[in-house]
Amino acid sequence: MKVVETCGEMFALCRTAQPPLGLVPTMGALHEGHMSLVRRARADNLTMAVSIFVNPTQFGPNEDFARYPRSLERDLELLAAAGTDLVFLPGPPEVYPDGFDTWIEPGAVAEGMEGAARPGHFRGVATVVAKLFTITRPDRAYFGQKDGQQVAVIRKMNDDLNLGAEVVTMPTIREPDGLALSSRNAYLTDEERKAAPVVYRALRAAEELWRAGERDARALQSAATAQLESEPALSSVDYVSVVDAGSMAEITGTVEGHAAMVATAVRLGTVRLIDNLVLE
Ligand SMILES: Nc1ncnc2c1ncn2[C@@H]1O[C@H](COP(=O)(O)OP(=O)(O)OP(=O)(O)O)[C@@H](O)[C@H]1O
Ligand SMILES: CC(C)(CO)[C@@H](O)C(=O)[O-]
Ligand code: BAL
Repeated sequence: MKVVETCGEMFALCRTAQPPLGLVPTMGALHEGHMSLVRRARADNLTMAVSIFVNPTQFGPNEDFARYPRSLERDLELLAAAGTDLVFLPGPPEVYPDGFDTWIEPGAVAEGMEGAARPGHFRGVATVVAKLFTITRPDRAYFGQKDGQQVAVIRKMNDDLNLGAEVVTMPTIREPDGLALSSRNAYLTDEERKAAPVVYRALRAAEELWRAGERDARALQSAATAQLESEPALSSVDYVSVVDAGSMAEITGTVEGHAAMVATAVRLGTVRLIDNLVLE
């Protein structure tokens, strides 16, 4: 396994690597969610690259960039054991040198939900992913459904800008009680961890109603919201939305004719958790 810190060396290595090349972009603090992407990328491709970069431009000024979990040594052990060929580990000045001033601005797909709650977030995500695609030229790139709107933003950018990667979406890996694995779960206190599965229960409530034949988006949204409101430990609910799973456009009438996604973001103390389920 080769660990590479510069864009130039990574570009050169990827250009001469055996295709197909699979890329797994991450921010590190690896868990089983990430590793499911890594294993799939290993199985699908002759060369497999993982990037670890906590991207400052996708964090707002009052967000958790400084305290974002970092566990580099363990991450590298896990990646070596999984048969990773290349790890791209740039520092912020390598990705954003002095004078960097070109940005990818996603459109409507990035407007609601996470885009509304975290202004500028998807501009930062799209810009860094475009850079990673340009440096590594992947045949396939792997992302988790847990960040459902992120995958939609990246798919649209990949299509609109002819970046040429196959974007592969992998299912959300969960704890036995339903909590989606996330690096940010490490912030939860014991009390908050006990309350956290309410997020999945809420999404399941909407899904069960949908399975029972309900097609009114508002009714599905209300079912999820009622579950969330029944948990006193939740500090606030940022949103519960029912959207088209491709365009991320809010559905206000019937979900009939859409692959719909029900998505939520909540705050538990200082921790912000997101999750979603696709109704299909
Ligand atoms: N539970 C999960 N199941 C499947 N994929 C996941 C899961 N958690 C994260 N991923 C995917 O791993 C990739 C890297 O994500 P990232 O490094 O931000 O991890 P994270 O655990 O989502 O962290 P965060 O706390 O920022 O949400 C993304 O494509 C993300 O969707
Ligand atoms: C895709 C990504 C690596 C871009 O920084 C990040 O948003 C993530 O880890 O989901
Ligand atoms: N997993 C998405 C990255 C972020 O929350 O910034």
